[in-house]
Amino acid sequence: MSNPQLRPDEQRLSAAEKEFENTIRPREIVDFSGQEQIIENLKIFIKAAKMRGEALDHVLFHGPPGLGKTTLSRIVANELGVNIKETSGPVIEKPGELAGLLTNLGEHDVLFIDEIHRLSTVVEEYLYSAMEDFRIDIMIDSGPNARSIQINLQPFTLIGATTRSGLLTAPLLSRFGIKSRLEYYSAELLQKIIWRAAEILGTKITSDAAMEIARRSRGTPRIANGLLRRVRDFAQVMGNGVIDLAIAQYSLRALNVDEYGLDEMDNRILNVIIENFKGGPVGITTIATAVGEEAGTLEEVYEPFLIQEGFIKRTPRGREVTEKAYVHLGKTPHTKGGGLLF
Ligand SMILES: Nc1ncnc2c1ncn2[C@@H]1O[C@H](COP(=O)(O)OP(=O)(O)OP(=O)(O)O)[C@@H](O)[C@H]1O
Ligand SMILES: [Mg+2]
Repeated sequence: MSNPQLRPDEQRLSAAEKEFENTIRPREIVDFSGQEQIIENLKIFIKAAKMRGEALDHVLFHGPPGLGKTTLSRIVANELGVNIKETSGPVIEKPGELAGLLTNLGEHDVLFIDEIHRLSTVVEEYLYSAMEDFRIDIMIDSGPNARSIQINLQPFTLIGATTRSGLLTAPLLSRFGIKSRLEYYSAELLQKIIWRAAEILGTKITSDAAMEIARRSRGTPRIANGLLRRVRDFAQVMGNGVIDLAIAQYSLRALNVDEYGLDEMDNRILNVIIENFKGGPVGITTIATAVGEEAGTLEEVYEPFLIQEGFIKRTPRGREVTEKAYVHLGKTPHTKGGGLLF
């Protein structure tokens, strides 16, 4: 049965895949590749907080799935030398549960709330005073005896992670002193990440093979590591265990991995714009309805990569596919007038 507390894309990660992710997840800042500006800033903020003997300011990590938000949160706690308690927005159902988590935090500890955009309104409002004043009000008793008592908390750091920062309320957003948006990784960085993961797995991989996997990983370390895992199976069964370019290319073709690493939804979005809307321009909500996804998710999770890679352009009248999208899908471009170009 599916677990409603997990996001749809998390539900698709099997226990084995999660175990695998944890095995290769960098634990130290030196093993974390990319996101240089974010890392550089964090190092300074962490050092400053330590020098002052204070808790680090609250941190928000936002950006598409699989780019390292959870990984980075654990690394921050590790660098601070404190404990991290992990939970997720939909799991905290009542203010009392949040109070339980908060009162159990030690001085300067980290509370990590994944999917923080999915906190209920009451729980979120409860979080405000905890974040701002390290204080919460707890209701005890009920009926005529009901009264609230104030509890002081140890100074702590809240680290929130979300793929949908657009859904966060202004009061919550304003309580994070540090807000970092994680970016897609270049193929060179992903090659390095694959290299490191292969080393941990004890698998030999050539640098051109690592680059081939990297190029097709949608700028995402989770996808890169997942593909490495599958390609390793092909190398083991069909070769001598070493992943070289030929094995990588063969496996990626067999796995039906897109040349640019686009996933099914990416390709559906491009297809819909081309087939239903003559290549655009078309509004994001119209595309969302056509592909059966929320407009906000398209905007925050899918579109950034398609724009970065030059498949889609934003125009004042909506989204338009580029020639690269037509070529990629093997389709003939429409002219502006609506007819076919050739
Ligand atoms: N910068 C990085 N360097 C090396 N490996 C990374 C990096 N970022 C992420 N990874 C790897 O990618 C996997 C996914 O990362 P992580 O779980 O932190 O993503 P996330 O942003 O929390 O995703 P989600 O939004 O789905 O929660 C991890 O197993 C980790 O090993
Ligand atoms: Mg995560």
